[in-house]
Amino acid sequence: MNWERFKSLYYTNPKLGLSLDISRMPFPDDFLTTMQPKLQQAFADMAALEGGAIANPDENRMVGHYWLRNADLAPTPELKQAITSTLDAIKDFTAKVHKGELTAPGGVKFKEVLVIGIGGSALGPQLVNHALGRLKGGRDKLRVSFFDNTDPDGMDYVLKELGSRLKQTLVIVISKSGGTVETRNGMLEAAAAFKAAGLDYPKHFVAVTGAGSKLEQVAISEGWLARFPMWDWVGGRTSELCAVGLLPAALQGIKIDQMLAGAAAMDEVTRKKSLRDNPAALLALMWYWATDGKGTKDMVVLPYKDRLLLFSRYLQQLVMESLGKELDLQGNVVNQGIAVYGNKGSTDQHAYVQQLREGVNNFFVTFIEVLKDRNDASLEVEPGITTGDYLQGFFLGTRDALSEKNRHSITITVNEVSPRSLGQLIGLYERAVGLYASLVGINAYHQPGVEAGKKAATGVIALRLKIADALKAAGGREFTAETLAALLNQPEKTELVFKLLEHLAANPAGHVKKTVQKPWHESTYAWQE
Ligand SMILES: O=P(O)(O)OC[C@H]1O[C@](O)(CO)[C@@H](O)[C@@H]1O
Repeated sequence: MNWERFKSLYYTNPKLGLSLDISRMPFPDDFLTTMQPKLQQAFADMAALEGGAIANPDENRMVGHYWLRNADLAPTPELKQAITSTLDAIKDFTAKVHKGELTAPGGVKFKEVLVIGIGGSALGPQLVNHALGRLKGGRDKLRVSFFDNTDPDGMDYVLKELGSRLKQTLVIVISKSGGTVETRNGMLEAAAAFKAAGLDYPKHFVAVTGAGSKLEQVAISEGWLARFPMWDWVGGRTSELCAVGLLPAALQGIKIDQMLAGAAAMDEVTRKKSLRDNPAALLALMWYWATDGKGTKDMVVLPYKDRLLLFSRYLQQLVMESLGKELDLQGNVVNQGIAVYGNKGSTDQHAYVQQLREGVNNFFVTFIEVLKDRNDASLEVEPGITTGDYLQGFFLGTRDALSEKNRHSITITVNEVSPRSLGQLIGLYERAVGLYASLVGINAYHQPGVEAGKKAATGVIALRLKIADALKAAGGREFTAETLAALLNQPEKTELVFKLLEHLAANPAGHVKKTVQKPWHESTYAWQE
């Protein structure tokens, strides 16, 4: 590649220990200049947001995740106090758990944490747990596992892993709204498991939720061990650096002050109004150029580091829930967004990189390079060559192989994976998403699209109950999906009735017996006790 272009476009910040290479994005010479007016407007929007403007107009909310790592920026003394006192409470709670001053009943020391949450209430904690656990090779103070779905078998798997250590388990139920059904279900399943083991579950349970939420009410009425706040001015997908992410991380033994310091340092840099000094602005402009400001190309995130495996999944929510919007701020239909996927290199080279090099050219890659290989000395797998040399070799080789075929890429280089550098990466992408949203004129801080699926699911559950009632009342009479839908007066929902019957028949709790017939849609279903 072109060294002169690289020299002129390479952003490097030794203080942060982070560099950004956009030289493999072949934008025209005048692109950065022509984007200046839009970019300056994005900076102005961002300054207003950080100053406490209602940056999420649809929900009439401020957007304050940047205050979490510099409480002095909070627009009122009350908000500043809320941030600092919560941080103190997290540290105090954690210290007591670590010292064994706060224990499970019977003085049993907590050794395990089970986090129950979904979306923004799980992805950040999962990323941090995976990236920063056992960082120095030792054991974590507490081991963290997750319920992040309403999949019964998934929960059984985690509970089996915990086994008899349930009595040493602290459960953190995280839900900003406090009404998310998957999380409620996880909480009920966990509580049932504790009860079945003869354990007094409220003495193990902690809530992280918004004031007045259903979850908070349950936690209060059942006398849970502790509660930590979640505020309406922090979005789920930007909540890693409030109690949502900090509490599990601190309990695990991760240095949360360093995560906060990393994010704060990145915030300072990404507030700079001069483009060449602002890696988030450079990133946002590259997304704009690569995708025509319309999401025409996908963002493939490829960290060459096992510890960063979950970063692409974390970014998937941050980017897609923020940018994937039907309407712009003026109410025009724009169907914006950028699709994000990826796992890690060089593993993915043996999976989908074939298509990246030779197939449809509908993506740009963001490589994440980590300079430090490991803590200890490395084995030579060939004379003078380590496994880490190979990891870098595959990264550089793949990058070149893609460039040769006009497949564009950005590279972010960090010195190491650490609480500080992860805080920086989170801060970098939060800012880039916010700036990009301004460039394309959308609200990055709401998620109206997820409601439709939730409402439809409620309808499905209601129909499931009606089906069970009707079959039971029919006392063993057999129905096809069609005849049952007709009986329920909902012939337009026959497909849904079929899907529900199939699930009921597959599970003992469904009390439905299926008799297979030919053709398949003449199969019958009847109630069975
Ligand atoms: O923290 P809560 O309120 O349970 O929400 C979990 C997730 O669900 C969503 O609202 C989407 O349904 C996300 O935005 C959020 O991170």
